Amino acid sequence: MIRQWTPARALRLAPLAGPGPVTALLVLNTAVGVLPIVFVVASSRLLGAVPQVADAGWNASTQRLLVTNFAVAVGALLLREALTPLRDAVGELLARRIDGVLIDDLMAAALGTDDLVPLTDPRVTDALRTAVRELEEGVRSPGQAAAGAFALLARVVEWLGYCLAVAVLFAWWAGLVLGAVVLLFRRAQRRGLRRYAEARAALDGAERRVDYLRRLSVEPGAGPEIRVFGLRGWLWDELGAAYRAWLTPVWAARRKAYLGPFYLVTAVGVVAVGGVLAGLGATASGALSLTGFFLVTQATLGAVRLGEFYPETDLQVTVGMRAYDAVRRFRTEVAKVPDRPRTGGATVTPRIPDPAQSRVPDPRDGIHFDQVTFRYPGRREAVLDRLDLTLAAGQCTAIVGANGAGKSTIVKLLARLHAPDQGAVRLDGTDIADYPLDAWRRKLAVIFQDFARYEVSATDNIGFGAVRAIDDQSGIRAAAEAAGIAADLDRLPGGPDAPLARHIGGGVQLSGGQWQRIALARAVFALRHGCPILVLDEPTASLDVRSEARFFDEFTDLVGGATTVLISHRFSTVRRADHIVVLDGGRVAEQGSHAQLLAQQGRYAGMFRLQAARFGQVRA
Ligand SMILES: Nc1ncnc2c1ncn2[C@@H]1O[C@H](COP(=O)(O)OP(=O)(O)OP(=O)(O)O)[C@@H](O)[C@H]1O
Repeated sequence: MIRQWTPARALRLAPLAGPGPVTALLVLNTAVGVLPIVFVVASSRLLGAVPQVADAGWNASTQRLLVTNFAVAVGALLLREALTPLRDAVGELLARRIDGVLIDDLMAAALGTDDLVPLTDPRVTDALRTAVRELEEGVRSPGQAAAGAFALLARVVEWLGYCLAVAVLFAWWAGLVLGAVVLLFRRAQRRGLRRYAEARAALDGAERRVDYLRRLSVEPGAGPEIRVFGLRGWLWDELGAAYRAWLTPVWAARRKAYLGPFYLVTAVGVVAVGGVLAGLGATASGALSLTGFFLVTQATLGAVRLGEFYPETDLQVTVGMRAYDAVRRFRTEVAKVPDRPRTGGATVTPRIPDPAQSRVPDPRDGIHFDQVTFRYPGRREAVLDRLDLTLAAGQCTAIVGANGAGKSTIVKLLARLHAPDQGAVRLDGTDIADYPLDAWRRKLAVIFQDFARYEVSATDNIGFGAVRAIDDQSGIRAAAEAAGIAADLDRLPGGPDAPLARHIGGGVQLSGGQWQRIALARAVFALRHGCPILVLDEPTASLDVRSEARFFDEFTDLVGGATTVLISHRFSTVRRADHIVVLDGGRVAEQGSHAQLLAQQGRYAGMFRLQAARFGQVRA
């Protein structure tokens, strides 16, 4: 729903820009509103003086009269021309400051949650997407709405000045009629604009589809497939259909919103203004001086011109606040997501560490998922259902299971991006939720399945594993060597300091496997800066067979006794783990060493044989 007219709401954002631009806009807009009135008065006096010059002739006094009024009229005109762009520039400064604060606000809200729960709620993600879209691609921004609201001041001052001049110099009723006609014009303009904006907002889905197809056509992600699968024709047709589905109703709404009211109001306006001018014409000479006549005529025409659409204000205050409302909706939705229980599982009493002493001990016995149940927001079925799982200290535990079994969810619970609905994850008996979050996370080195590819140098990409030690260049180099990526980085045109993004000047593009080794190096760097727990979610999925073999040959040296969780669909990777857990139905279905699990002839043995058979090795 588009609010009818929001200058007052938009003005409430003005303090975000600071007092400087606000004061400047008040002064400039008042001047821009007053100067046309000064012009009308001076030019009317100039015209009114003509008979005087004709009577008295060209002498010093008539010359002064004419020249002074001419200078004032021209000066007012020129000054207005000069001040209007200055007003617009200050308005833009105000808008940028306000929008900057709102973008910071949105980022703070998006990054402000310690866990991922709100960002998995569909209402929250929808609100976030709308807020980002409105701020980045919205027709007008909240800052522009505020600047537009200030610009309205100039129009109001001008309107009041004209109506007052007509009321005082000619007839009070004429001033009132003129004021009312302008308000009527403006009301019709605003209603039309609001209806049009509402019609556009209702077609948001259609517009998004056009945006999506446009992006699909020009961004590199789908480029190869579009060409190889011959999707260009399909894309053109879809884009055409999407444009029609969006623009046909938009155009219809525009015609309907503007044309009817426009003709009606114009008719009323013409009659009313005609009445004023006719009254003026009928005034007995002498009742109004010639100067007064010119002044009233000019003021009437000037006022009528103010009934138009204001390009510096109208669209801004009608739709500009949508982005503001979207940011607010996002914050409200985030706040609505209920807090999750921090601890559960009555079997072990948590030892609450001294919060002042934010040290998290290294695992002695291990990490235990103690009867952990977890479901994602909006999902009825539990991904993990009273899961009992132990990750022994200093050992490598591999977790296997079908797609969607919940392996990556275990990683998120371990990283405290989510918290269990029931049960607890415990480190040597203490609920990990009892530790300060930052202190706990400093103990983890994680490679997520969809690890981040930062568009910065390879050196920084690796250093982000322990950002507090990012200046440790030799440590970063050692981690790159351990992950087998150092030589590749040396061969890059800009070396390890080249930005890893082709669209940046001097940037380079890495292959999928090279990126994976960067992520590995990041985790190794974290390990070497004191993380005793290593989590690897599909760490070798993009590595070639040789690199994978090398990775595991050097694994013990690489991880150096860390408590390791390894998630993989590759049994060549999994079989090397100290302990293997098969996850099914949200619980541990089988566990043991590779040899033990094969001997059990259960699910693991079945899955292993199936995969081994494809590579021609039927025996373990
Ligand atoms: N953010 C989310 N919101 C809602 N459901 C989710 C979310 N993330 C995962 N799920 C669901 O939770 C289940 C477990 O997902 P998870 O990613 O943990 O599986 P996985 O075992 O790692 O799968 P894969 O082997 O395919 O990587 C899946 O059914 C998935 O659809």
